[in-house]
Amino acid sequence: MSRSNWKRIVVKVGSALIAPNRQGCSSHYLLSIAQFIVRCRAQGIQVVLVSSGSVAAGAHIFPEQSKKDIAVKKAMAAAGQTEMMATWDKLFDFPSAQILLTHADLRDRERYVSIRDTTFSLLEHGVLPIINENDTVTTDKLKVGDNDNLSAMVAACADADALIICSDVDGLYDKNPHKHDDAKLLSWVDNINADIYAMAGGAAEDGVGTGGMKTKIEAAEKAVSHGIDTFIINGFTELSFNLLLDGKNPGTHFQAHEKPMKENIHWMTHTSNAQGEVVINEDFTDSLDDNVDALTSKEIIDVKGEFSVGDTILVRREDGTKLAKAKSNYSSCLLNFIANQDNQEFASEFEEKTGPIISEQHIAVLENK
Ligand SMILES: Nc1ncnc2c1ncn2[C@@H]1O[C@H](COP(=O)(O)OP(=O)(O)O)[C@@H](O)[C@H]1O
Ligand SMILES: N[C@@H](CCC(=O)OP(=O)(O)O)C(=O)O
Repeated sequence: MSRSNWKRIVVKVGSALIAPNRQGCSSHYLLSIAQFIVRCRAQGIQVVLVSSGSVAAGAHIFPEQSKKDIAVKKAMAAAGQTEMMATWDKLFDFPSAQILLTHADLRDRERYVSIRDTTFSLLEHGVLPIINENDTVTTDKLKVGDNDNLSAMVAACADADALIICSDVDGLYDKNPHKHDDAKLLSWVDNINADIYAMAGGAAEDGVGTGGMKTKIEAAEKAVSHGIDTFIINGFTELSFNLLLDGKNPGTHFQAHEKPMKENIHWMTHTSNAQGEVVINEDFTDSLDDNVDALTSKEIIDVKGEFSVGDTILVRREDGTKLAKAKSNYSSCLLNFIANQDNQEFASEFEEKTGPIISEQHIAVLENK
């Protein structure tokens, strides 16, 4: 999509830009980002901000403490979050709103829709949503874990046209530029494959960031499959933002897919978590693409985990290959019951009355099948 057609964008700001010298928040780098947001809004582009930096901003309140201690890290996040919000708020003459999320919120369809509605409502009223992970309440099971992936989930949730990831490097290089002097910047990526992932390293050991380039590529993969053009740019320099506004590419541009996934299929593939698994017969594999309604308990070899009607499940082949994610119309309990019926007639009649196990509008067939 051309820059002049952008209606809504998500801007993700990394920790190094918020608290560059670990002495609390600094508006030094945020000024040009804020100006960019103001200029976008003046052009009628709605902006959602995903801001990292609560841990980095709060670290100075806990001197001598290591963020490796999870409780201390959460305390840093809780204290740093207010400082970070206050710093952003000072830079705008319009209201902003804080939204703190976990993966548990985004993978729950009702909460996801609620987040979406609230975001749209804020944008319609001219409020700038500022989103971060709710680090204080997260556990390994509940968290997204990095704000790159979070920003992509938010971009999909908000139907954004572009995701702009502001980092501390110019974009994706063919190898880590902090370790290799001859690293070359990739300005354009139209196919995110294993070679692209192989170029990406993690965050610097002694740095404030989380995930490094790997999570940015994961984010780009999520976003482009929803038709969202994604840029990784250097947020330290004002030039990046001026170039973006001039329709140029200041960093790495990951091209949006021309045929994006439907919203519910994208959510199922990239945001929701499978609550359980259904292992199916090898012979049915091909029918998943175009005739999933025909999947019956006869094709089911095993049902794993506990899930309720409406939960997302993973469909696997016996050899372990992941075939699809889908919304189950049956609970695990019921599915186990009919799949283990000796009386096939009873199972068939029951399924006929109850309807398909998976409906064709609620299946995301996985590409690497
Ligand atoms: N191929 C690569 N290209 C660019 N940066 C890379 C690459 N591999 C690893 N990195 C690291 O990723 C860092 C950016 O990620 P991160 O520290 O998580 O920042 P942020 O806070 O912006 O999310 C860079 O500073 C660099 O150290
Ligand atoms: N939620 C964390 C941010 C985690 C994170 O992904 O940081 P970064 O790699 O700097 O975007 C915080 O506010 O400190």
